[in-house]
Amino acid sequence: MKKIAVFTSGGDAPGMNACIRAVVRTAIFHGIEVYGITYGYDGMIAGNIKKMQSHSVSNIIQRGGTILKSARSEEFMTKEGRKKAYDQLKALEIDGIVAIGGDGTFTGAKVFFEEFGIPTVGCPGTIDNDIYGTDYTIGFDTAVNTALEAIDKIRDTAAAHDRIFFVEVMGRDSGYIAVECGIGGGAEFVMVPETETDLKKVVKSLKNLRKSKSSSIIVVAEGDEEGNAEVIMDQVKNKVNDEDKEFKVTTLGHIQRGGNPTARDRVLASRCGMAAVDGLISGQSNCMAGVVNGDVIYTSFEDCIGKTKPIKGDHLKLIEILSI
Ligand SMILES: Nc1ncnc2c1ncn2[C@@H]1O[C@H](COP(=O)(O)OP(=O)(O)OP(=O)(O)O)[C@@H](O)[C@H]1O
Ligand SMILES: O=P(O)(O)OC[C@H]1O[C@](O)(CO)[C@@H](O)[C@@H]1O
Repeated sequence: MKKIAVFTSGGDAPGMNACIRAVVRTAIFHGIEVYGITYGYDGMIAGNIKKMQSHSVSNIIQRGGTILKSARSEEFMTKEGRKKAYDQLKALEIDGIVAIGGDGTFTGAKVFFEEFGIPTVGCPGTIDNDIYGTDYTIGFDTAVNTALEAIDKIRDTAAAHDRIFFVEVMGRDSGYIAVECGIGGGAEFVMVPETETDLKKVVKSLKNLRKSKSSSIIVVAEGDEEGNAEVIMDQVKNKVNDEDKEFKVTTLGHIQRGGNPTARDRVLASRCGMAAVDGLISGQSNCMAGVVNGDVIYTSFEDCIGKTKPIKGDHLKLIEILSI
């Protein structure tokens, strides 16, 4: 292995910079030239590829976002687009790739490897935590803590005014953020795409609210099958049909993707970044470096994308039992 390239793709996530830093410095440590591709797969196609030095990644470990920028690329979904990307990498004699991103990024990396054969190892960079082969993804811990801080603040108003708040958190296809900040924030209900949302139960509970508690926090993952928080709130409000109850929606949005990464995310990102380069050197490919039960492991892209990592049943039970 002589020259590797690294890029970030899909939604940015806090900790991606720490991961880029680890990739660059591990490569240099092993005497491998390292190139940074800006704007993900779009940048690969356009040839936005520059050599990086150790100082290129100075003073970034604490920063959110990604110094390599990110993008969602339509062109890479086409065979012609991927051929252009391959030609750019071939011209620079790149013989290894580190792809930092989520399941979409790995789907693209798998197709690209199968077509052109450049060894590729991924690092799980997404706040969604929806990737099999790692207990946590880079950015998830920071996103949960950001959402939790917001919920704590919303709770003050909910309690002061006896209101019912629907708080929408990110998670296009996944409820991990919702479940963790729901547990940590003491939510009454959490609605996630992985399980069927029982609106009748929510309505029944809210009708009886005054008897037990005066306010309520309901966390909704944006991808819930019943709709987003606004849609769900409207349905519930109509069915509760009580003029004395005040319903509010807060959508947290992209604040969850930004900010300085937590210590957990920086450590995870550094471990995965180093493991990706070590993996390429030792012949790993078409797989992701993740951390399971405290150990670095490599999982094929096929499994990372194809297998589901279910939300733990006891987490859902916790919300139900602890909110009575
Ligand atoms: N089937 C595919 N073939 C080729 N490229 C793909 C494929 N699926 C996804 N990609 C590429 O990967 C990019 C990133 O995927 P996506 O937008 O789903 O984000 P992600 O990596 O899942 O991150 P996040 O979970 O943060 O959204 C896509 O914009 C596209 O360029
Ligand atoms: O910034 P964008 O492209 O709107 O992406 C939003 C999506 O990205 C994710 O945050 C993952 O990064 C999803 O949970 C969310 O639906």
